[in-house]
Amino acid sequence: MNFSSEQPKIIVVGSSSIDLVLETDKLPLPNETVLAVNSESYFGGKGANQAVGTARLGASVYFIGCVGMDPLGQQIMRNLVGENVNVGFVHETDKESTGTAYVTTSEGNAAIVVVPAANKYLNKSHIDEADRYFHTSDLVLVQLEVSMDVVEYTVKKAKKYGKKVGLYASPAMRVSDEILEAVDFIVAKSNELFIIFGEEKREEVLKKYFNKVFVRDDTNSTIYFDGTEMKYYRKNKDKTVYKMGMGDAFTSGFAIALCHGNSVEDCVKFGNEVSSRVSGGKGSQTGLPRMSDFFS
Ligand SMILES: OC[C@H]1O[C@H](O)[C@H](O)[C@@H]1O
Repeated sequence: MNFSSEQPKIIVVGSSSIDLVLETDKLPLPNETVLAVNSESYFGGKGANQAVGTARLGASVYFIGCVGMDPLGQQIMRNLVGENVNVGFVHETDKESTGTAYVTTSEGNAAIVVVPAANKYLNKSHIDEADRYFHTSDLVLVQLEVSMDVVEYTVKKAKKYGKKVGLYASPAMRVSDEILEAVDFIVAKSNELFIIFGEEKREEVLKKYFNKVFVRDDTNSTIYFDGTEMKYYRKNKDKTVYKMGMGDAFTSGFAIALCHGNSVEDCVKFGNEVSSRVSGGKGSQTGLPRMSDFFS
């Protein structure tokens, strides 16, 4: 694996939120009431997680997102600034409060309900405001917690300027064939392929999008087709506290390795490494590693 001294320039377009994490002895079944044994809040949102993930790995990062005009929005801004993420394109709306996510976690498994709130107000003109940074960026990351219109607009702008684009297709929803074709890599969960691609058979999806679709499961395994054969890589999680934010961490690691010109195989291995670390910390951002954690 090669990581040069050059600093990758990354734009992340997406959500930010405060995650309220409820620890329970078991995940509640439908119509069941359970007691929480602990409750804590953390910084989250797939966009913000990837902004922090790539910044900790040495990238110069612009995050484009939207928060509410409220104390939670201010906390998110301060956190991003503290993580060396540029917040010049994080907008505030008075129409909704800051996004939140309600997470129930038990034995490492997490069930998440996201309230997009202010994240819904991210719009195309916000993306246009950052136009000149699209020119100079190396790579753009998107996920699916802001409107599909904004995601599509972002992808098209990035491709117009010849930039690499990574899509973490979560929360799963149908993505147009045009966008699936346009992006350079797609991270998806194994049980959600039909929703995203309209095709259930994993082999079919992987073969159609070889070296491009990376399917993950919660054992921190990644599978893809390299044009000749199926490739499977697994990195045992260093220590599992919460299985939260692993897809974001994988995407961050993959993106950084790609910016440094590594092979697809090495990008996957590094993504798995980064993902294995995040599950060792509470919440989606605490355990995100720095480059010095790998090479000191
Ligand atoms: O991917 C993990 C994230 O999903 C939800 O968006 C939560 O905010 C959490 O931080």
